[in-house]
Amino acid sequence: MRLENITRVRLRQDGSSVHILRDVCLEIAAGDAVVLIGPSGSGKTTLLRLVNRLEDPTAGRILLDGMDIASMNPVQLRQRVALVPQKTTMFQGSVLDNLRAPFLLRKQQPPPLRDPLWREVLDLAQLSGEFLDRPAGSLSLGQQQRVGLARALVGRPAMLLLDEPTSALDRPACDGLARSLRSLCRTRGVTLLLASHDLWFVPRVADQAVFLNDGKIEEQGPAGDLFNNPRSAALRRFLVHSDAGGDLP
Ligand SMILES: Nc1ncnc2c1ncn2[C@@H]1O[C@H](COP(=O)(O)OP(=O)(O)OP(=O)(O)O)[C@@H](O)[C@H]1O
Repeated sequence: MRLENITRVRLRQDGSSVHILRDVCLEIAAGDAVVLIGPSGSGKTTLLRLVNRLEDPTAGRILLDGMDIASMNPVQLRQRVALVPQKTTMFQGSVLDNLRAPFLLRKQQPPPLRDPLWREVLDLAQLSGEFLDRPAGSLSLGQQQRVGLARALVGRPAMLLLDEPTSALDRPACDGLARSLRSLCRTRGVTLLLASHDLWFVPRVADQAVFLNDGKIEEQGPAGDLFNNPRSAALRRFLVHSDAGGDLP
């Protein structure tokens, strides 16, 4: 995927405009895991939403396998490039109903329960089979986040967008998620683009890190390099205030 000179301007209520993203250029190789880090409001979620066409850039273009996503059917795009938002909305019904929903939305028959797809997505999302019959609305936030991940995986997307995937998870669950995501990239060639504040999690899952500051890419490179040798004062400040402490590997 290639982002070419992406700018996103939004109108404020008073009619003035604000630049959310400015001239962002980014290349993500297939099967790579890239994480967006940066202060609150720096544009990470907006960038994920643009890649999924939940909104469109004001200028610039996003290419997927050489094709401008602006010319693609959004529903088909979202099947290939699935977004798991920070706050996952559960549909009414059981966890299984939620996992079947993407098929029903596409007017397809969900595979039978014996199909290996179900075990595969439950394992990747660190959920046991016992969850399938539970009412989705009764789950904890962390469990809902994992169901949201499993639901995104049932369409076997080529690219996964994750917004703050560890925000409701404890450390062992983060560790399990990091292992699942690495396996998705390495064994299945899925491309990952994540936004995360969790500086313990980021180096465990990402090959490359991109530091966004005020809508601009300020630094990018191997995640370990950015954390251990930040070049800009802004990244140094961000790392100190993010309280990564001695947690970095
Ligand atoms: N619907 C909207 N209308 C106007 N401005 C918005 C809207 N949504 C977000 N913004 C603004 O866009 C900027 C970028 O927001 P975004 O959510 O992309 O940042 P972020 O880096 O993901 O932040 P966080 O880490 O807090 O989630 C912020 O200044 C935010 O206030």
